[in-house]
Amino acid sequence: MTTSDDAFQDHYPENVAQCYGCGRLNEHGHRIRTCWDGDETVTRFRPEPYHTSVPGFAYGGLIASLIDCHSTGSAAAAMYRQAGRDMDSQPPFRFVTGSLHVDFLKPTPLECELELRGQIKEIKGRKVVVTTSVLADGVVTARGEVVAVQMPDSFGS
Ligand SMILES: CCCCCCCCCC(=O)SCCNC(=O)CCNC(=O)[C@H](O)C(C)(C)COP(=O)(O)OP(=O)(O)OC[C@H]1O[C@@H](n2cnc3c(N)ncnc32)[C@H](O)[C@@H]1OP(=O)(O)O
Repeated sequence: MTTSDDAFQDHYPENVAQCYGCGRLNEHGHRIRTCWDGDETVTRFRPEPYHTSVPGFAYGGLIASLIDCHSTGSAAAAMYRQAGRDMDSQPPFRFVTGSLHVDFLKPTPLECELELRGQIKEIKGRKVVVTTSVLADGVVTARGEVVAVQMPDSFGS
């Protein structure tokens, strides 16, 4: 059963909840939490001092990984929403990253809670395209686009 306080990632089954970006069971990872806000998806994340690039600013790889996992989680949620299904229902929709594009528009400050806002650009077959903006104090510092593809049963084999 899904409640309004749940994050999408709360519904990932244990066997796919170890992802460095979004797995709630990875104690070393970002453990992001993403929710709907109307037709947009939102993640809030506060970088740690060790996420530094240039002193005072966040490492670009961190920004990219936040966009990545925010977007794949958004893709899954969008598929459930389109199907009118609860995120705990079967069969599961699980997405991996096919492509990840990031534009770094401004330096992203480190000592600031970041807000990621995603929009579902396209749903086609097993593919969902998500655009995600990263905001620091309301200013967009990076934009990304992710092609998320439903994980095939043959994944990794
Ligand atoms: C999973 C549960 C959640 C927890 C994990 C969250 C993951 C967080 C993010 C990650 O880090 S995932 C890890 C990094 N990603 C990977 O390791 C994926 C490796 N690649 C693959 O396994 C396959 O290439 C992939 C599943 C992405 C696609 O292979 P398929 O054989 O399923 O794709 P297919 O050829 O059937 O194409 C389906 C659609 O996706 C599109 N597509 C596939 N690969 C693409 C690509 N690389 N770029 C853009 N589009 C792509 C393809 O064009 C097509 O669109 P159209 O229907 O419009 O024609």
